[in-house]
Amino acid sequence: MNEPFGARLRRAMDERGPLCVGIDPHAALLAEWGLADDVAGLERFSRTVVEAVADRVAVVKPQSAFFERFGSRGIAVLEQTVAAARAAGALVVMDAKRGDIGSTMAAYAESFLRPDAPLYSDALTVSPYLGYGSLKPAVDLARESGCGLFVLALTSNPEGGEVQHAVREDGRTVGATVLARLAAENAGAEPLGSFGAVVGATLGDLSAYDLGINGPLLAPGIGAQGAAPADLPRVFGSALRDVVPNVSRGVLRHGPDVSALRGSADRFADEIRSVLAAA
Ligand SMILES: O=C(O)c1cc(=O)[nH]c(=O)n1[C@@H]1O[C@H](COP(=O)(O)O)[C@@H](O)[C@H]1O
Repeated sequence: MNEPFGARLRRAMDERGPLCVGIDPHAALLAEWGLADDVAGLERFSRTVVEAVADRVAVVKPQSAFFERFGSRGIAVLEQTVAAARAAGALVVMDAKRGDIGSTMAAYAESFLRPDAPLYSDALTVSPYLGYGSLKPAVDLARESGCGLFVLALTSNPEGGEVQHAVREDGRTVGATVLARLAAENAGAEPLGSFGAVVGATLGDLSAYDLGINGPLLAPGIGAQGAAPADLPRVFGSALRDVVPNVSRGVLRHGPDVSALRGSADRFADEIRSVLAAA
């Protein structure tokens, strides 16, 4: 069995810093890079991002939607992207945000978390909003394969609150319940559990939530959605050390030049390092 994802992630964060660069080939970015909105453009874009950052950041996060747009040939590019990024030493979080009834969830888990699957990744983003228990097949397979999950808890988008801040009969919010489930999943894991939460960097003060889940906190929202590395201490408080800040468009807009992309990722990484050192 692989070493558990949480242990591999903690080491990568220690060695490379915690930054995650998203690989999000938006049609608008392909156009800005002078690429056609087709499979060749997608392939060129993804290869360039991997070349620029996968040897220096802890994590890359391909966003499956932008590959699925091109059908089976887009998925083939996604497979190549995952393999190339892992070969360059980055951990790959597949951002596919899967969530379904348990029996179907088992098939989603096999698609991304079974070591012989073509899209095998180090971790997968999943949605608990069919009920946290529906994720059990993914939790079980992740444990067995040494993979991780990132479970949507408090998302970065303004609409998320209507579900995630809703108060249950027991007085707890739905988002707090997801966090508590993850803390239970990670109990006793060292140096870090493999079951992470997605918590937006855009959300401001989250002191009402217990973010101490002994697992990683994937924090999208920096750059294009308006948050900055300097916001992280206020949002994450004492859980700051477990935060994996994600930047997608904020880095990608600097392409297609490899050294400009790399420079942008390095600047975000440096800024995050200083924020962590000062906290
Ligand atoms: O799971 C995610 O990664 C995610 C969760 C969330 O709450 N908000 C969020 O923006 N994301 C993803 O993070 C990336 C953010 O991209 P940028 O806004 O371009 O940095 C996109 O791929 C989103 O799909």
